[in-house]
Amino acid sequence: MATASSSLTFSTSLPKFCRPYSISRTPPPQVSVYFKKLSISSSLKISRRTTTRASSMTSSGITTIDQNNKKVVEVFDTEEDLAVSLAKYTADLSDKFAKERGAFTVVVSGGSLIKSLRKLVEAPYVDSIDWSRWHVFWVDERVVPKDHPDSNYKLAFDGFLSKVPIPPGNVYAINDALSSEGAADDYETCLKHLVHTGVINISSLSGFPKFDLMLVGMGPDGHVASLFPGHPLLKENQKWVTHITDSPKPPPERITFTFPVINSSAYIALVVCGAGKASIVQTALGKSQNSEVFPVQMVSPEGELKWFLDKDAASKL
Ligand SMILES: O=C1O[C@H](COP(=O)(O)O)[C@@H](O)[C@H](O)[C@H]1O
Repeated sequence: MATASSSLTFSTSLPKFCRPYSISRTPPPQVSVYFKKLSISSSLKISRRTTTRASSMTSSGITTIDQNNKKVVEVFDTEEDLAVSLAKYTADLSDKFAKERGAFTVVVSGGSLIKSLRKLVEAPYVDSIDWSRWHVFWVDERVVPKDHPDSNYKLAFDGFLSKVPIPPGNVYAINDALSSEGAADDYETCLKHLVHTGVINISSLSGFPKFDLMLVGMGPDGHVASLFPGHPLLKENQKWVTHITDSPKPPPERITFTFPVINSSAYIALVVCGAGKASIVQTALGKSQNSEVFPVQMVSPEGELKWFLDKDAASKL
């Protein structure tokens, strides 16, 4: 098992795989997008791509819902507004799943997403959420030691997990002592164990694990998790977790959930901020003529997909 940093200890009550660390403290259908001007933006155009949709003003932006209420796009004036809304969205789902099934399985990415979760560690949510129900997983992880600056675990631990009372045994980090292939296999074994014990649901439609909520970001190249444009792993349809040794974004060795797992989710929040990502957002949601299919366009969950965009990311819509 992995060598943990000095602040981490092992729980020994679980099988040898996925022992958690104790913490000391084909593209989806085109969504109908219907934007009006934001209160502080003069750059957003009204875009009416199709006819069947619902659209309503929110406190800071526009909500657009597709015909099946399965895809929602919300644009916020600021990343601060986005973070406030993301916290409420997550807290509401935490309540729902805690009541319905006594557990809340949450998958996080690395990257800028973690900073956008900051409102969860503040009042009222830090006190009102039943953190004991949370089980936390990573949609992708860099195969580096857990105290390495590139570790998605470290990013989440420093910015989020160390500030909330999630039981240490419910935080499922990768085994960083293994090769990338070994770590992916080990993580998949961990997920299978947790399906067996009823912590993780299984999708009756796909047969893949069905997580309650995935909170994921998108890279400026349109990658999600560690699934990169044009990479053969985009087509993986057997494994739950796979590995990559040639990631175009450093570090090269990573593990990642596959699309069948991502797309079996009950809810996915896709959080995208910044002008550097506006072109991909335009391709995914707007009028772009780009024929290339980016990984983010392959995100199409069984349940609800909600895009959280700041106005810079939405600036080309
Ligand atoms: O390498 C990664 O990048 C993506 C996107 O990161 P961002 O900083 O541009 O938001 C991230 O979602 C993924 O988990 C991470 O491994």
